[in-house]
Amino acid sequence: QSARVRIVATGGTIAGAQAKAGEYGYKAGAFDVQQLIDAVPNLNKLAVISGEQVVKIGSQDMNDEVWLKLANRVNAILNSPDYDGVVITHGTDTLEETAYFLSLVTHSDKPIVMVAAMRPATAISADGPGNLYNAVAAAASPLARGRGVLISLNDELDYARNATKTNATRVQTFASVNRGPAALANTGTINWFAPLEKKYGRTSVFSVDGLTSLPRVDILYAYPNMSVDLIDAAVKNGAKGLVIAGVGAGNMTEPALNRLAEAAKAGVVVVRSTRTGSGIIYRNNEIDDDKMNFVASGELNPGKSRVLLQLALTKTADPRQVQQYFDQY
Ligand SMILES: NC(=O)C[C@H](N)C(=O)O
Repeated sequence: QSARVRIVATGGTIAGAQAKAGEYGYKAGAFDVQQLIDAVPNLNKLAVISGEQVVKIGSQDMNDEVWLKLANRVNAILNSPDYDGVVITHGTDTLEETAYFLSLVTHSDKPIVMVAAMRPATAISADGPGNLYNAVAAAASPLARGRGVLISLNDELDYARNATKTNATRVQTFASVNRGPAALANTGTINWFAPLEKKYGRTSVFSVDGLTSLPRVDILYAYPNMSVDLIDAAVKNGAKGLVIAGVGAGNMTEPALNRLAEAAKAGVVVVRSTRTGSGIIYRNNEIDDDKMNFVASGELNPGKSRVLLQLALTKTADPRQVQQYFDQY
């Protein structure tokens, strides 16, 4: 008996159309969910497929409102006895954030696989159909159960928490930089590796139930001669949390550091991450986080740190408690 997989479409390059065949430029989110399904030969041999469109955007336009809408919709599908798994088509630009967000606010063991593409649907050797084929194969597999949200691109499946877009233009862009992939996929045949030993899904304490907005968290990028001006602007405009994309292991200039310690004292939660793209930010390494009341991001890059901090702030503004979340999730 075939698994029943619901495909939820949001737009992105996977649904993109070139203005003129053979041209580089294109519009994201031009095709709808049924057109994406119809473009993949034999997809209906993997599972009983149905689809729905939630939004039709380039993922650069993703926002908190769409996240809440999407999370509520995905939770409804997962809770329904009519479906065994979900596939979500999305743009690559903010895929890692949406995937991590959904992994923290869904609480089902049913497979959730996000899929995207680097080439528009009309391109020569478009990568979307192959990525979607692997995504549906994963979503239909009992071996994907309990693994949380997965990302399918370029013959690889990655855990939402670990994967990041490493290249702005090339097809081989998503990678689990601090760890290995969740699985390798080859035309729907999937070789699974170790499960993710972190909290997500069933064990996550976070939820979108009753939420109509998310706390504001801004990301600040560190650089030589970094001043306090953008820190002040973020706090003045209502940021409840700040993530610093620090130089190296989460460092920044002395003036920035001191101003952030003041902000932390005033109740803004400050997380130190890194602009390098990989590596682990440890507590009290070069910076005295205990004294300054900062949080160290561990393996989470700035974008994912922002997601976790937004959800953490729905529970607490205590940096010690937030640090525990960063250690566990
Ligand atoms: N490859 C892509 O999907 C990029 C596109 N800008 C998006 O994120 O929607």
